[in-house]
Amino acid sequence: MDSKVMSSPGEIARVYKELSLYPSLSRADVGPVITSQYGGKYSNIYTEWSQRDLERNENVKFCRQYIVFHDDKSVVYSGASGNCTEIKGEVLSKDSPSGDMKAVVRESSVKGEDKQFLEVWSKNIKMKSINLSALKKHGKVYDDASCYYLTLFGCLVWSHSETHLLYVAEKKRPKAESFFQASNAEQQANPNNPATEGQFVFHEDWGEALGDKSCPVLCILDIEGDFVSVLDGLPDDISPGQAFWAPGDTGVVFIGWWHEPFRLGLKYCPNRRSALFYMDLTGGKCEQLSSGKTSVCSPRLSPDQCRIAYLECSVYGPHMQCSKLCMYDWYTKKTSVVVDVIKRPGKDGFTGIYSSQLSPQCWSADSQRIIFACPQRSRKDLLMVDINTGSINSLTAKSDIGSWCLLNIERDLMVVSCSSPNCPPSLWVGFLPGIDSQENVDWVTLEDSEKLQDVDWQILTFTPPSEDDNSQYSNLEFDALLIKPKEVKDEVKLPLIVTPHGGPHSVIVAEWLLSSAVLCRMGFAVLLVNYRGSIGYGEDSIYSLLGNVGTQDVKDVQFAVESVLKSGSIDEQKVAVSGGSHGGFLACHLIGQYPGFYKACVARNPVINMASMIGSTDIPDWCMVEAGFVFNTDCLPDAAEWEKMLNISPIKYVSQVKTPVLLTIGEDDKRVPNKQGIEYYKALKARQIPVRLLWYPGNNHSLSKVDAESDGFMNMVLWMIQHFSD
Ligand SMILES: CSCC[C@H](NC=O)C(=O)N[C@@H](Cc1ccccc1)C(=O)O
Repeated sequence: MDSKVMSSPGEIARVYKELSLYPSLSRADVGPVITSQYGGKYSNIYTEWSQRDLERNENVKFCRQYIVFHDDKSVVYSGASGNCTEIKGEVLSKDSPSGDMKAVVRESSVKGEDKQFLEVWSKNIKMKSINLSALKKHGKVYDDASCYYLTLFGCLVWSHSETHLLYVAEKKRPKAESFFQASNAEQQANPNNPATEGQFVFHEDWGEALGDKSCPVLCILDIEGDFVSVLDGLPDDISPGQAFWAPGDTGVVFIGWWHEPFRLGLKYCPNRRSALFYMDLTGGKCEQLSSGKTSVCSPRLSPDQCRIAYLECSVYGPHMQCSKLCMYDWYTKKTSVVVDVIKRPGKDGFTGIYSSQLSPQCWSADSQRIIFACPQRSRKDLLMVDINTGSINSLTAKSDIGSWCLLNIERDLMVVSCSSPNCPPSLWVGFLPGIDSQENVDWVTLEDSEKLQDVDWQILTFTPPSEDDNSQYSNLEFDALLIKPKEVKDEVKLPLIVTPHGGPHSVIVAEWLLSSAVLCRMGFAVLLVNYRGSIGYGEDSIYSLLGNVGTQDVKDVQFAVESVLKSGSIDEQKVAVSGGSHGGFLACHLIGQYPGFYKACVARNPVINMASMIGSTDIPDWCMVEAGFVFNTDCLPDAAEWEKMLNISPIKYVSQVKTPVLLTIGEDDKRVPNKQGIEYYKALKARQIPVRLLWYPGNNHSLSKVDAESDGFMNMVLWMIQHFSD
């Protein structure tokens, strides 16, 4: 019997609106310990959340504070203190270590012009408001530190002495002005003034979503002296970011990315050549602390200020790889590897480190352990590493929650956000057990969320058939997440939406996913496939896909779909496929390689032709590496390499396509330039295959602006419903 899916646009929009109300957590800070007048100890916890506001067409950011009474080992009492407050105009903010002051970088319009201010608050007084724009020491302050897992360069850090603030901004550049403008003529009359470069100089940027970031500089505000200085003395060929104060405030430690011979896209590419540096502010010397042959990120100073933990992976190769957890000893200057790359998971089940950022604080109070959240197959767990033995313990493996994120840890009090496909994000706290303790964490809820009783999920594991085994990387398994409406009568068959993730080296973990939850409420089953090549399964799985994109990943997805169809609960005549980027590449491959199997296809910014894309994407190395070649900045692909890139691309199969295709394209996509979608649109049109293209101005690769995302979703489901009844 056919199942009835919701098909009225008004009803679908109502469900989307209802479920989009659930906010997600982007930040949590634990304040100092305060002793109350009755002797009880407590800490305030500051949290930031974000929520889609469909009426205002923006993602709104708000904060809420909580109070946690504790005895340093367990939570005694906790609760919210006050209601939520929307945050407007704040680019960055940070409390001082003592909790006595707060620094804010704020954007505000003065006489119709956008200006940036650096504010220092103490108690209820704004002590300083420095107009950074008027100082003209640097360009805009980098805003990418407002959410730790999105941080690439940005930071706002108090010195240990609370007298200085460190941040990253764009380097000051000569005003883009005509040679013939009056102000220039005056300036040039004075030979001491820098001449204009004209208006049309090209400035390289760091690629997708980082178009306004080119030359970052480290800046320091001397709070007492009201003085901003831009650090010089750094090597010319590196761009600094992720900075913090060295022990004793003797200087600053930062990550430097090499930007010669040219910048490659950085977002989702934690494999760019970079190193840990120390700029000594007493002697003015800049020292390189890591080899410079690898890629490093997320340096975190231990509470005893003796060690810096950081993540490291190889340069070039697949963008997302299994990382090493490394440690630099500040006093012996020795580097050690705490956790190495895992090629194949062993008996303990640990699959390796696949986090591209550590949380702002990640150390236990005794400076002996490091805690981080990490995909482990199709779940995200909290893991604890003993730095002396390298042994790893999962703090959450036994839980039935799909995904745990460590927002922060301070004095062993962990603040985490958890969610599952049927459970929106909730906020929890818990104390890390002592180093020799066998106890489990006693988690306490600060902000609960209601489980969707009508949505069910499970993780399915697949072994590829022997003919599809990879001879070089044999016996690899993969998973898929199946999300379904809960109570379905035995005779009812559900329509299915198959969604392979992008990357390809990424993973879909069992967390809250708005679109899957809405689809499920509408009556669809959703299959999210973590094909071989996904992260979270050991490094061998990642490498098994290089040179095999378009075949191994396509076959894995199809194998998972056909296995699910065998269960008998799915309507074989109502299977659709959707995906973005590399997921769009797979969606278009599937409709080309299995003609007529999928009744509808929706692809967001899909990779269509790797050969035509290599010259225009911000990450040309992706095309070479995924096609199985080595990337070099100074060499062009040869004819054979170009041929392979073409042969493994979806455009190669376009003449076999029978499925109607909806393309959703971001005008400003630097990763998969919009011409890729247009190339496919024209090829389908020429073959009279139903195709529709939605064009989103002002949107980049992710199509994540509130109106683009919601419009894309509505059009996707309506396209599928329309073609299920063809
Ligand atoms: C030349 S585009 C390559 C595909 C793209 N990879 C990197 O950006 C992609 O699939 N993007 C994903 C996002 C993603 C990428 C890497 C790791 C995790 C997610 C997408 O847009 O969905």
